[in-house]
Amino acid sequence: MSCRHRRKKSASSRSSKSESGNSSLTDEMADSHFIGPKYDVKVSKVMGRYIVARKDIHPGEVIITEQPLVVGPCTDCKVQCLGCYRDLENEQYIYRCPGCGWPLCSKKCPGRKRQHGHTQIECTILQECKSALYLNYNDLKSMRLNFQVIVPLRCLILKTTDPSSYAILMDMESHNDIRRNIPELWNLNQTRVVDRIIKDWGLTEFTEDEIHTICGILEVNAFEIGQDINIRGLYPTSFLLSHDCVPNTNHTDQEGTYQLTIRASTNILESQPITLSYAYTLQSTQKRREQLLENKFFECRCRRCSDPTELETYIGALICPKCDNGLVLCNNPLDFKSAWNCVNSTKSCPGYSLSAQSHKLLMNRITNEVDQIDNNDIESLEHFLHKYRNVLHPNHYLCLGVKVTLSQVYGRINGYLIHQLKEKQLIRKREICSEILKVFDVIEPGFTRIRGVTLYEIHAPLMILFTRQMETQSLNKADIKMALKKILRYLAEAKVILSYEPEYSAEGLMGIAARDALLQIKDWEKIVGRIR
Ligand SMILES: C[S@@+](CC[C@H](N)C(=O)[O-])C[C@H]1O[C@@H](n2cnc3c(N)ncnc32)[C@H](O)[C@@H]1O
Repeated sequence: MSCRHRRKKSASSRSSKSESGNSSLTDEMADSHFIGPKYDVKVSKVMGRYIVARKDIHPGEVIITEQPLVVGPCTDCKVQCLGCYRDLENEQYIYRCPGCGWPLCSKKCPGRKRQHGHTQIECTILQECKSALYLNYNDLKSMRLNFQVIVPLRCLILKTTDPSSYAILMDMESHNDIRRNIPELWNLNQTRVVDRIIKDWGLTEFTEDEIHTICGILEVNAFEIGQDINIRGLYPTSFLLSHDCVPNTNHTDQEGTYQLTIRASTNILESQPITLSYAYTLQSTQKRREQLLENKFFECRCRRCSDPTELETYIGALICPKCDNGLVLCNNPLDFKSAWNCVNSTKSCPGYSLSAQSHKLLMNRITNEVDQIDNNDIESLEHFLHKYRNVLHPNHYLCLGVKVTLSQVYGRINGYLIHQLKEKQLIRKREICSEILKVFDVIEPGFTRIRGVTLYEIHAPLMILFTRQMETQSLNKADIKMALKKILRYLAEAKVILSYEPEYSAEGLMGIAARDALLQIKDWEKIVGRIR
């Protein structure tokens, strides 16, 4: 339901305080304080079912861990292995399952004949209905479309193989009443999924309505999961988490088993809703609300969406072209048609207004421009920020995306490796990390991936600047201690946050590096302590 953050592809995280309170950074925080479910299920007229904390829950605490009901390729997936989901589009030769003829990575695929992979029953059904006749290996686009049918088919298979799981799944919200009235969406499901199953493959034991309902259930409830693979999964309890544009949980899934773990990222008080963001949090209110309406079929009215300043982060704000320091904000963010106006409090602005339509066109134009920039092209990314410094607020989501990328590529790419960076570039990396952390503290507070990564990223320039200073200047003991303490603080929090990430993931590896760097700096601290 939510996605990993960064401009285009990539990872992310963020820093502490705000809602996460003053809790000390110890692993014990993740301990469970009570047995049994940590939530109660409630129902509201607006949201339907949602869950609330049964008792106070602390940052890092596990709220739900569960196995999926069903897993498989995303709707917009590439041609992939039906067992382990490895991308096969760049393979010279694609191995085909000897049973059904669908693509597999190899004879020894770890997901072959496994639950949540290519099961024997799926293979038999795909074989008996001669589905491989529709796989045109010379036409990638039409080939990809076939994969859209796999997860709905796996849901339908549960009806006979695991009726209790099927019942849980069918109890999920499908929003059929709304989706039926969106012809583009309904017709697409009809031709790509329903007709393929019933007409092409001849699986007439399923009704059209049943298949449409499953398509809706997947659209509304599926989690995007997997590291470096494009898959989705339905989970028996986690689907109950309601949406908030400032979520209070984070989730990870385990490689191979696809077990999902939902953890608190901030303190969640008893009876407070337990939430996640179904939309990309590093976007403006207009973008998130459009995305939620289009994909999840509701209009978000959360605290962040209702506030034109987006909780004083100014993620959607423009700079007024008519006055010196005015900001242009949406008059009513809960109205898609609302105009944007300069809100200069000094009244020195002659007045500036932008219609919703013009605002959208402007954003689309700048988005197209930023999308052309390569993630490793530091000069062009910096040029973009400079070019739009008088148009977009420094926290504007388009700038924020560029800054998140810069925070991760300064120090990492050829010509810009951390030890190659000049003092000015190290300071730049530090500043960017510090700026984005302030925004994450508000919109993705607490123990979140984007904060963990950025806290790790900021430690590197601080450390190099400090060691260079040590080499060239005579620092006194108090200065050294203060510098080390600051770096330790960032690393300690990064270590805790990133320890929740799967070990094999980029973020998990970063967590291990943070732990090692922390030990090294603690040693230094001890040595400095002994200096008189
Ligand atoms: C994944 S389901 C959550 C479970 C669902 N409420 C149920 O009863 O099955 C997502 C749906 O819940 C509702 N929902 C979740 N968060 C909401 C929110 N903040 N405001 C309004 N509706 C929300 C919307 O109908 C959305 O499409």
